[in-house]
Amino acid sequence: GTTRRPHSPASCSYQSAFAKEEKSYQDAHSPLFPCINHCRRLAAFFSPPAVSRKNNSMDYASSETTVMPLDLLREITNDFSEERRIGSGSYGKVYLGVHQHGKRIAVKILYDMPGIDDEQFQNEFNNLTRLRHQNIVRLVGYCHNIQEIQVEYKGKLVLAEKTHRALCLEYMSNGSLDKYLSGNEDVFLVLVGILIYHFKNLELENSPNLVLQMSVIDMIGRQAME
Ligand SMILES: Nc1ncnc2c1ncn2[C@@H]1O[C@H](COP(=O)(O)OP(=O)(O)OP(=O)(O)O)[C@@H](O)[C@H]1O
Repeated sequence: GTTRRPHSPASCSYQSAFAKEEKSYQDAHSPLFPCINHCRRLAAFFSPPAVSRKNNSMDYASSETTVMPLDLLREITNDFSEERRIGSGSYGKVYLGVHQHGKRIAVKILYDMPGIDDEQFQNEFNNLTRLRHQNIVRLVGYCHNIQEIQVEYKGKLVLAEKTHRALCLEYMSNGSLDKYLSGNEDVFLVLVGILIYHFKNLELENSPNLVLQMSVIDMIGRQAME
């Protein structure tokens, strides 16, 4: 949301908000986590481990996660135009971003939601950057931008802060896994088999498998209930 902050200097800092390295089991259960889970559920799971990322209909992404300024995201998504919107979820809208050199990414602009603060965003960011697997959509960048705007408050104009948060992910040209699963029990059973296979091969850098296990269990559970 917009927080009122009368006449104080801008406090925008891309790096400092993400300096902490603390990670915990609880990170995996914050309110933002479902929107991240979706990305892990994308169609990449259909490919066997031996298939290279380049052959898997996804644009190859850099292994580095970079800061992406809001202006750049506006530029590559045609100012977040409707034509570029590729989906939306409970936590934000997703846009196709096309860099000048042609590389495509998915830009997820998170909604302003009460209760989701910078710390939670940072936790999600930390979780995503720790994930390294050929069949998991990779975070390639993020944006955390605080803009100063003028708003009317009790009849006076005051300066306020508006926070923009975005996660930039590899663009998955096959879209969401959900569309392949809905109403198709055979595909679901095959998928469970593939997940079990992958489950044994998952590796997270410098962390236990807990985060990914939760997303896999979440997915299997949801489909089983439908
Ligand atoms: N990395 C991506 N590449 C391509 N399309 C994507 C990507 N991430 C999301 N999308 C598209 O955007 C849609 C919304 O994704 P998002 O992760 O925001 O929500 P969701 O997980 O589907 O729903 P919810 O957040 O409510 O659980 C997806 O259904 C998919 O079509």
